[in-house]
Amino acid sequence: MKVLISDSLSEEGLEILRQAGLEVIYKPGLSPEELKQEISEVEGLIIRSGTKVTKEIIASAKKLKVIGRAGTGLDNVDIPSANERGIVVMNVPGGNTLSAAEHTLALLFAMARKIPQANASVRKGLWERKKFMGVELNGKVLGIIGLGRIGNIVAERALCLKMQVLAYDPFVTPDHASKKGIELVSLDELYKRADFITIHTPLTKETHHLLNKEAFAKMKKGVYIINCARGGIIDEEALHEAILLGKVAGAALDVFEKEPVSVDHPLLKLDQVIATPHLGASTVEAQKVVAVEIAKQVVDFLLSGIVRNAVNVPSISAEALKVLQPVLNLSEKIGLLSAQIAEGAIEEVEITYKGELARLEIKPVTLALVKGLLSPFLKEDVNYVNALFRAKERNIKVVEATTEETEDFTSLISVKIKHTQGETLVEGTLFGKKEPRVVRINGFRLDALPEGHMLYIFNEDKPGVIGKIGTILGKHRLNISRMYVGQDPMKKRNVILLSLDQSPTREAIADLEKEESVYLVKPLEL
Ligand SMILES: NC(=O)C1=CN([C@@H]2O[C@H](COP(=O)(O)OP(=O)(O)OC[C@H]3O[C@@H](n4cnc5c(N)ncnc54)[C@H](O)[C@@H]3O)[C@@H](O)[C@H]2O)C=CC1
Ligand SMILES: O=C(O)C(=O)COP(=O)(O)O
Repeated sequence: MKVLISDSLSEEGLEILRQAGLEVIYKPGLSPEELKQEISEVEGLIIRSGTKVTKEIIASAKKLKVIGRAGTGLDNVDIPSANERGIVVMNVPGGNTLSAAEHTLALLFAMARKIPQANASVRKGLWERKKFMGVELNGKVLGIIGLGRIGNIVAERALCLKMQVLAYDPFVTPDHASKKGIELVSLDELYKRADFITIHTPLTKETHHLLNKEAFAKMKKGVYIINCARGGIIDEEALHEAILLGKVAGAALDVFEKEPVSVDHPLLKLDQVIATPHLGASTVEAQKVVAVEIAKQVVDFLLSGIVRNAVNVPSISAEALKVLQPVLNLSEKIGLLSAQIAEGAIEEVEITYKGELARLEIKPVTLALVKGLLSPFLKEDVNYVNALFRAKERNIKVVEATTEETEDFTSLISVKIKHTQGETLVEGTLFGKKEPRVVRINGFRLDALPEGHMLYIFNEDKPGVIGKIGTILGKHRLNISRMYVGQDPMKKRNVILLSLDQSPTREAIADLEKEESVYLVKPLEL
């Protein structure tokens, strides 16, 4: 398998990929056109912030299974398109947190003491001590927008500098913040009170242009702004205007709406602005961590199916996978079987996890079931990532329920399919916690191993029918390796599942259908 790396990545990461036997195509700095070419034949793509993985790029990727981000932000990846194509998207959250937080503090100091401007002046042979009068951080109010991993580290360090720390984050509780000495406030209050404002949210629809004209208007006169998160969170035109009006005394920017930023950008013409070229994560330490981690994650996924730090599919560690794998297998088989015996178009699938299964993480189990359910129609166009998306596309409603109660089994997956011709109920369990067993189909009790080429037969329960079925299959040279028979309580009808050594031919099925005691015959591939 091939992995394309289209941004610079530490050697340690490249080595892990090679050691795992993957073919490494290391081409940092590809143009979008070149990327479209290169991506077409690879199974994995590793990027940083430089590569824009757009809808068009994803459309050119014929074999792509995973996009690995050696870092945090994923705003440069079109995740809905990846979902649609069933591509797992993963990152390394936390791998560069410290570096990004330290860079924020470096910018904070540099801006407060005008270090870049003073450095440039000294190099010009000047000695302008008055011009570069700074401000102390001690006792000043720092307003943090986004109190996540980076925001928290920045807060911790700022408190040590004896700054007063306010934060705005709608997803954090006041208690959680106050325990750390941070005052959680509304955005308006933060704007009103902060001497320095630093942003640490992701770029989303909600945070796009969060710092706009109206926001700057609410701030203290002489406020300083730091953006080490993403360009696009600040409306750059509004910031430019606020600096010219004297509302904002200075801005330190590591990120821009369009990167690399143009030398003609109006903000770069202002003395009050200092800038770095997206260096938040650029330390030897952070780069080693993110490269090694993403390489391991991509290897684990491509070679063993282990999902870690994915943003579009539930993550399953190697340990959890050991426990979950048999359940996923059972669930996928039940989905496959249900789809093949259901008559008409599927409208709804109602999955109930009973007994011990109710205590498990059910999200991946449901994905496996829906994948199985859609596989007979969509083949390789459905996988764990896009299963729910594909179901929604086909107007199939997926309902999940859990109950610790079971009648006869310690654990049971019960699946009711509502389709245009009625309902189908399939139930399964694990034998010895490992082997999948189908234990009920439409109320008929069985004990069937759902595997390989099978035949589902619904017939009248009377002497000689099973013999006739065997004779017909024998005539067509089809060997029965296993047979499971379920009888209804009135002893009038059977459900039979037969395991065959090969797929039954059309002629064999037609001959079985001619038997008057046979109501229905369906070939199954499980
Ligand atoms: N300059 C650089 O090189 C780097 C930049 N980053 C950027 O920093 C961002 C934050 O990184 P982490 O702290 O690791 O992420 P995180 O997910 O730990 O924290 C983000 C915080 O923002 C909050 N948030 C989300 N929407 C919000 C909103 N509308 N208003 C206020 N708060 C909101 C979340 O609740 C969360 O607490 C990343 O998304 C990335 O874009 C990250 C690493 C390096
Ligand atoms: O991890 C992030 O979100 C970053 O912004 C770091 O970007 P980079 O990997 O240095 O291009």
